[in-house]
Amino acid sequence: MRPSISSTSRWESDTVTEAEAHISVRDVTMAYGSRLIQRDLNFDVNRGDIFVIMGGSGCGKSTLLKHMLGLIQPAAGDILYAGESFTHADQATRDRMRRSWGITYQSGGLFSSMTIGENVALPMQLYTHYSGAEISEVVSYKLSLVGLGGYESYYPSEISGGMQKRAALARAIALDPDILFFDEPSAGLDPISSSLLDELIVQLKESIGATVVMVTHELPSIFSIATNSVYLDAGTKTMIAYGNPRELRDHSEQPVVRQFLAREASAPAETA
Ligand SMILES: Nc1ncnc2c1ncn2[C@@H]1O[C@H](COP(=O)(O)OP(=O)(O)OP(=O)(O)O)[C@@H](O)[C@H]1O
Repeated sequence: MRPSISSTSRWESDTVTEAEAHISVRDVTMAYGSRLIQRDLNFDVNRGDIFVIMGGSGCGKSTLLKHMLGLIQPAAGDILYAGESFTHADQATRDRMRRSWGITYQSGGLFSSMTIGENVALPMQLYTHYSGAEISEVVSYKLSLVGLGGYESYYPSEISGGMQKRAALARAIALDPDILFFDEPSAGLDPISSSLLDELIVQLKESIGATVVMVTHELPSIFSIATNSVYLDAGTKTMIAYGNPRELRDHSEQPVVRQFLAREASAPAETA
């Protein structure tokens, strides 16, 4: 059964076992050649989650994201979307599944030689049959959703780092994705821009009804927006915690997880 995710209940992760799995990671082992990175990963990302992949430096967070995106095949195991295997699907099926994803990379990934409007238009030009006028209309709308209405003709170098991230987000939501993936979305941003981006991620998630998966180190982000998480341990090379980050910080049986989540006094008070 799918729980309702309201603003008052989204911190309560004890309902997740009953929720609908949007992404299922099953017995996944990740390796670069003979070098094992993580093994026996088993967890679900539920529909509507803001799901964070956590862990110390070098534990394999970005590697896991690349596996979920199909950029790397698992050494073993399966990754399923809405119950359908992605890992073992043929190319046409993988391409179809990918079309319902929006992806933003750490650097933003905007094409510097193209305007903001052209960047946002690109997925529609590649994957839809929209007319030029329809594309312009959607570009304006998506840019307005991220607070960049009127910036169509600017080049990435002409706007701030925070605005570039928001423009990348507008491009990621151009095709109304079911799932939004982020690799370190607030890397390089000051705390205020970073918290504005967090708010935007929550707003967009709610307005387009997407599931969000992100790799982040930022505790303020983790505590303010994440509904669920997995912790990858570099030492044992497997996941050692799964659940709501606030609950893990206070109640995880793993001291290393509690320490990771309590590592900075600057984490915000629990006001959400
Ligand atoms: N293409 C690659 N070939 C071989 N080893 C790699 C490759 N990419 C990453 N690694 C190694 O795999 C391990 C996991 O890397 P990954 O970038 O996934 O970790 P991470 O948890 O995202 O790290 P960080 O928090 O520092 O960004 C690291 O030891 C890294 O050096």
